[in-house]
Amino acid sequence: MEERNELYPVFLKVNKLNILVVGGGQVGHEKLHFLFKSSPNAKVEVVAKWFLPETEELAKKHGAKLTKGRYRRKYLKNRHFVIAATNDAKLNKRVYKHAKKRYLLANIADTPELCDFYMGGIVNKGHVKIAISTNGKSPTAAKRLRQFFEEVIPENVNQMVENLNEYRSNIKGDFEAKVDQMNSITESLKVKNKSDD
Ligand SMILES: C[C@@]1(CC(=O)O)C2=NC(=C\c3[nH]c(c(CCC(=O)O)c3CC(=O)O)Cc3[nH]c(c(CC(=O)O)c3CCC(=O)O)/C=C3\N/C(=C\2)[C@@H](CCC(=O)O)[C@]3(C)CC(=O)O)/[C@H]1CCC(=O)O
Ligand SMILES: NC(=O)c1ccc[n+]([C@@H]2O[C@H](COP(=O)([O-])OP(=O)(O)OC[C@H]3O[C@@H](n4cnc5c(N)ncnc54)[C@H](O)[C@@H]3O)[C@@H](O)[C@H]2O)c1
Repeated sequence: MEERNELYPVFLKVNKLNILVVGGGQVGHEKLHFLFKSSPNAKVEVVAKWFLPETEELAKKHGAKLTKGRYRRKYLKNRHFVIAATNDAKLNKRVYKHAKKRYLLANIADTPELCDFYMGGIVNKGHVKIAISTNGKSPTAAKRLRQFFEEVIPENVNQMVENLNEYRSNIKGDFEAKVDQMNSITESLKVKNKSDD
């Protein structure tokens, strides 16, 4: 049978979670850049022996704490998840092992076998957000799909969401009546006449 993507996407409130990033070089910067692009108020501390100037700038802009020094296990304390992106493969593995011992979710950048979750390609239009994963098969394809959807999804999709949100708060009736009404006024958005599952 054809292999399928069994990952379960969730949308994390990273402004309420404590994230540790280990490593502040090229790869660390990329991960941080996409994290803040999607979630400007994410709560992040980065620990690294040195940082790229652009990482220092990004951290300043988003209020991330930069800690200069070697990684120590104690940095994992009070974190919800950790992203490691150092140029020391052994260290990255150690971070993963330490995280596992604490039941902490870990993403060792660019290393699928050491990831509890993958970072995805992200399309953002106001309240609407679409996350893309290729099951770790092709990050480049995830990037290209992100660019494609950024182009084709209309900017006014957010207006539709805002309007429906307001409409919903004004309709009367029990839960079922509301669901029926919401489905009925959005009927024309369905592309094909398939079941609603
Ligand atoms: C989507 C995105 C999100 C983000 O980074 O936030 C992301 N990678 C991005 C770009 C990108 N990364 C790499 C290239 C160079 C081209 C190439 O080598 O293919 C490019 C493209 C470029 O930069 O043009 C290098 C790379 N990445 C991974 C490997 C290992 C491997 O593939 O086995 C290698 C090779 C390392 C080596 O050779 O040593 C692995 C992972 N990268 C993932 C996410 C996870 C899977 C996501 C999925 O399920 O699709 C996963 C599994 C784990 C993780 O890191 O979370 C972001 C696009 C953001 C955007 O533009 O929107
Ligand atoms: N740069 C790329 O595009 C690229 C692409 C594919 C794979 N990789 C691989 O990804 C890894 C990371 O690459 P990079 O380009 O970000 O490396 P880099 O040299 O730019 O950055 C490494 C970072 O790790 C930190 N670091 C190293 N040892 C540390 C320690 N003991 N404690 C805390 N911080 C420590 C450094 O201070 C630095 O911030 C490398 O293994 C590289 O081979 C990089």
